[in-house]
Amino acid sequence: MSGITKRFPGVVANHDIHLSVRKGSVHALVGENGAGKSTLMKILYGMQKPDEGTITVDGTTAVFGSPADAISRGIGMVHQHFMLADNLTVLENTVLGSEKLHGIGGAARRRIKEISDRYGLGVRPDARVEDLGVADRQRVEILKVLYRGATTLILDEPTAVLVPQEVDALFGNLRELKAEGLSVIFISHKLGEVLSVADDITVIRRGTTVGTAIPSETTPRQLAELMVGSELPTPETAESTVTERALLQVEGLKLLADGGRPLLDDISFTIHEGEVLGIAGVEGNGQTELVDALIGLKGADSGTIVLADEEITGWATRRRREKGVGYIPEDRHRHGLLLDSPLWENRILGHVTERPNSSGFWLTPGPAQDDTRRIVEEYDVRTPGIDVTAGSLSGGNQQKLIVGREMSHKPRFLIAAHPTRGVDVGAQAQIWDQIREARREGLAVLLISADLDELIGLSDTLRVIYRGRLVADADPATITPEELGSAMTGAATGHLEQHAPAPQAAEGEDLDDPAVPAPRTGTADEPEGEAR
Ligand SMILES: Nc1ncnc2c1ncn2[C@@H]1O[C@H](COP(=O)(O)OP(=O)(O)OP(=O)(O)O)[C@@H](O)[C@H]1O
Repeated sequence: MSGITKRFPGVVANHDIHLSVRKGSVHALVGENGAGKSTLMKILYGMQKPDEGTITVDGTTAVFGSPADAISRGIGMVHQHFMLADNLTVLENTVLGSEKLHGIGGAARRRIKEISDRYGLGVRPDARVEDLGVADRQRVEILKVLYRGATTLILDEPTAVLVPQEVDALFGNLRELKAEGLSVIFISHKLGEVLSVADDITVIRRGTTVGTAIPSETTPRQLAELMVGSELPTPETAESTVTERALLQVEGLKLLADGGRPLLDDISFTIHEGEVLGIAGVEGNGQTELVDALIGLKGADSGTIVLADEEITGWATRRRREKGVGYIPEDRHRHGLLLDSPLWENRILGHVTERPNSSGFWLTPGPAQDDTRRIVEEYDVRTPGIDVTAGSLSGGNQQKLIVGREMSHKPRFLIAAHPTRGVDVGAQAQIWDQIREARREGLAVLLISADLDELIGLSDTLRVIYRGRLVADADPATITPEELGSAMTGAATGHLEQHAPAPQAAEGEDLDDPAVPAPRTGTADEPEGEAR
């Protein structure tokens, strides 16, 4: 890609970018939030047209009007949000839209097996996608792209949702692809990983390429400084601020699926003022349901939730929020923002009855707008103004806006689901500082995160959730990400205190019941019927 420029109203997302990817290499793309990485990849994948610049593939110029054009030149993309149909099998998902390649029967199945074996993906064609864990789904996405003949794969933050062991497996897959002469471009904010797997690194800062780095000669800190363009401050070490005063008490919380199977089973915990309680678990083990129950999006079937000295179990979400419950949702697009609305309206979202958004009865746009400007400034939300839509911000900047909004209301209890997902290292440190500072003033936090360094680094107390139950405690001071990763997949380690046996499948019990949150673990090539 040469001399790529792309302008949006008020923003130059890419300015004269150069990117050169070698055949048979893994090439990482790093940069701060809003630096222009996704835009560049969307251009390469034919989703957006550059205003200037050229793309050359294998020595010939390419002009992409759509992803189909890019695919025909061997370029495929695995998006961060998987795009699979849950109720279809791996085979059906793979052939969908590409039936012309190898049909939908035996030939397609053979091709899938062939690709899976060749690159060590371990994908079962007849597995249903809804039964697969996150890592397996990702392998299906990679397989889909390879099936369409991709020789260059673009992966957008592929490790954001994986535990360390799964990251290792993914990197193994990438090495296989590389050995077969394929090229991989991946975007990541995890600089340690970037340095361990990439052959080449291109750094983008404020829309333009500022340099390349040689992984073997670079430290994560140097890479971060190249991204930011200045020296990074040394992070402060935090001392414990946990008090004796219980702020949130959850007792025997149970949430049942439609069929009566427990999604949350006998969940009990206490979070004190000044305490961060981290919940570790592979996605899909009940975390979403726990958050929904605490914010009031789902009613509990039994159990109690007490905030300070008031029982809030039956309260509506709005009342909980007015009493000081902050909420950073897991899925910022579905539950955190109105993508088509301006930033300042998004600042009001979820806090319509509170100052400075309203006087109690009327909305007060002026003060809300002023406060949005303050949030943009304080949280370094990169935007041309507060009237642009939330959808036009880069992913990391959308996240900063949400965190800024929630923290602005000085919550007493903050539900933080993946608070720094998609956020660059600089902004991540800043968000952690904000949370720590509020914690010093007594904030209680429930932290859910797939980033184990974040969980271990920020939590005062760690619990492991597995199949809807809290099965073990871990000490953040001594546990390593690898040990925690093993605990999350159901294996016990020396640093854990198990206080409930991990639920097992009873004889004849149907573990494929979709009502049960399937633990997102295991490999796709496990024999059919084996308990996951
Ligand atoms: N469709 C759009 N309309 C308007 N502005 C856009 C659009 N897409 C991206 N931008 C702007 O272009 C810039 C680059 O955004 P991009 O998503 O490429 O950043 P990024 O490096 O991928 O960031 P992140 O790490 O946060 O995902 C940002 O300022 C963003 O607000």
